Amino acid sequence: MIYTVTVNPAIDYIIQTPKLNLGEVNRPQYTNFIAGGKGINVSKILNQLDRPNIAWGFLGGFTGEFLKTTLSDEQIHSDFTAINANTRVNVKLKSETETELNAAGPRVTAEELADFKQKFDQVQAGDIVIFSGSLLPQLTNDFYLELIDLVVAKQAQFAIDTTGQALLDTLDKQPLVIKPNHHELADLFQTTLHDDDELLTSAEKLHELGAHHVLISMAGAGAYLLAEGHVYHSAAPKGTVVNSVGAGDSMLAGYIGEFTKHHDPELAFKYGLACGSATAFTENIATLNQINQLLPQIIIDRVR
Ligand SMILES: Nc1ncnc2c1ncn2[C@@H]1O[C@H](COP(=O)(O)OP(=O)(O)O)[C@@H](O)[C@H]1O
Ligand SMILES: O=P(O)(O)OC[C@H]1O[C@](O)(COP(=O)(O)O)[C@@H](O)[C@@H]1O
Repeated sequence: MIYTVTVNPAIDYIIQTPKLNLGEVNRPQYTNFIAGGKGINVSKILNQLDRPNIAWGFLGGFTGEFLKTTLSDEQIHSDFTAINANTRVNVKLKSETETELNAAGPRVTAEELADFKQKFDQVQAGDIVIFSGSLLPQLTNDFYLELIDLVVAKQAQFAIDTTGQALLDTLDKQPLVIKPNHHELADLFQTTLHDDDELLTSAEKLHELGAHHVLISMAGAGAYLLAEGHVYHSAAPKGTVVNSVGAGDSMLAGYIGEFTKHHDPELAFKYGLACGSATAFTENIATLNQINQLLPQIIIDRVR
């Protein structure tokens, strides 16, 4: 089984307006509420790829109710821990530029935390747990480490999509896959990456620190993959970007969903790119049809 963990899910409130006038009344032409949060987006793509999965995390209040109903309508199999406080709302403002306001998230009680940790009793050898996104404000990076220890103790594997020290701290526990984007990669080593050689040197460091497969996404510039002693590169497929929220989550889901089927990193990489770009080219998260349409465009180059 694949479990996705979204500790801090969100309603993504999408607002589109051709021009944003700060300090004035604006009347956006288009708004929409979407069930968001990184692990939830991963679950949506896994569903499209017909990979059985269960979404875990915390949901509460009227916003949590919206997410629960939406996920059930979208046939996402979930088992969230109920909390008293409201799940957050993240604002995604699409104007001349894209601005995201990701809220801190709710407080959870000690009892709710204990309930959540209990879910990990279900994890079995061979399962994969994908941890995605920010933690709740009251939690430290140790929270992910504690959960990872529960997974590893069961001889299951994990992947993690988070940033900064929270990500670095997990590497010696040997994640199956990590997927920083090129900006996050530079931030991890507090440096500026001037060219692809420097980018690959930093990606290699993440592998040396313990990550088995390192995916580096570069938005419209495509991606690199370091896996099983090889380095692969691909340009991103061509298309019109409609909404890039969830592109990274889709890429990770595509990669893991496929890799766990046949253990071929090159083919999984192809799916990762197709899923990421198909999501960037659509309003919400991509469908199987949209993903399949992009696959023939993707040419993987084995760099080393
Ligand atoms: N502008 C774009 N054009 C084509 N594909 C894109 C674009 N933006 C994102 N993607 C696809 O989604 C993947 C992940 O996007 P990226 O923005 O790097 O991740 P994140 O959302 O984690 O920052 C890319 O590798 C690419 O396949
Ligand atoms: O947990 P974080 O880092 O605040 O991110 C949450 C946000 O990430 C998203 O999952 C989108 O992620 P990506 O665009 O990086 O793929 C949104 O749905 C959500 O609002």
